[in-house]
Amino acid sequence: MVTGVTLKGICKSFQSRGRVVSPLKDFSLNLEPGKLTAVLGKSGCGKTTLLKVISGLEERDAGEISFFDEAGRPVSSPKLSLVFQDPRLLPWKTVEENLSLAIRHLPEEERKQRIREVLELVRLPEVEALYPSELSGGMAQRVGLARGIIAKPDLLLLDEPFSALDFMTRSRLQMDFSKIQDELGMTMVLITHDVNEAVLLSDKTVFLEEGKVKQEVNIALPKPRRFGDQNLLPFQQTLFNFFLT
Ligand SMILES: Nc1ncnc2c1ncn2[C@@H]1O[C@H](COP(=O)(O)OP(=O)(O)OP(=O)(O)O)[C@@H](O)[C@H]1O
Repeated sequence: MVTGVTLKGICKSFQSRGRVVSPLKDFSLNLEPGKLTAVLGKSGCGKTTLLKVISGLEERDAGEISFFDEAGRPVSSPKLSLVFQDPRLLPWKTVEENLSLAIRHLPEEERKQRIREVLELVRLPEVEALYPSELSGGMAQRVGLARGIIAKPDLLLLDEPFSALDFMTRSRLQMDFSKIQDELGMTMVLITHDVNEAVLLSDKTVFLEEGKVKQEVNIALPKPRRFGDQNLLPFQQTLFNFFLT
């Protein structure tokens, strides 16, 4: 099921060393079903807190989160999946075993089939038997991505999934991700510091500032997109201007 999300009036504060930090202050945002929303903002503005609140890893202090399907009907408990900056694979398990954990409710044959499909999708065939220590950084991150999507979540939350990679590996993975987005057909939130990545991948990019969405930009370009495409430039310029002001 493709699930949209409405966030309304979300507040979240932390007590830290005698002072109160409030990364989300009356925060509202609509995540449309099947679309990728990129979230940009200065370091410490509350991007990761937002993902944690959506996923329930952090409890919100106030506000409402509701999920709905493509017809606008309420969805009670959507399947969520998180992908982090580092792939967080279990080092004592093979790639196949790491992926298997996310779909352990499925029968063995179906599990194997799904693992093959998802590794094909992230362009990493024939690595099932390898341990994480035998993978390059880019390969490990692809496996992390595969683990995020293998259970076919309704909502995929991506916290800077490409940022720890070197420029070449990151660009290749971003381009590959752009190509598989349609096949995934999920609602996604992508936290990033990278304006070019936001323009390449998102349907909408939002800027977080002072606990709220300060700007929303619809990236109205067909997908998949390619780095170097001239049509990306005006959007990149707009986003850079927000960053610099
Ligand atoms: N568990 C916590 N306890 C206390 N303060 C916290 C906690 N989690 C986050 N914060 C504070 O909340 C603010 C927002 O943090 P958050 O990690 O959401 O920012 P971010 O925008 O994701 O930052 P970055 O871009 O650097 O990753 C920061 O000031 C941070 O110190």
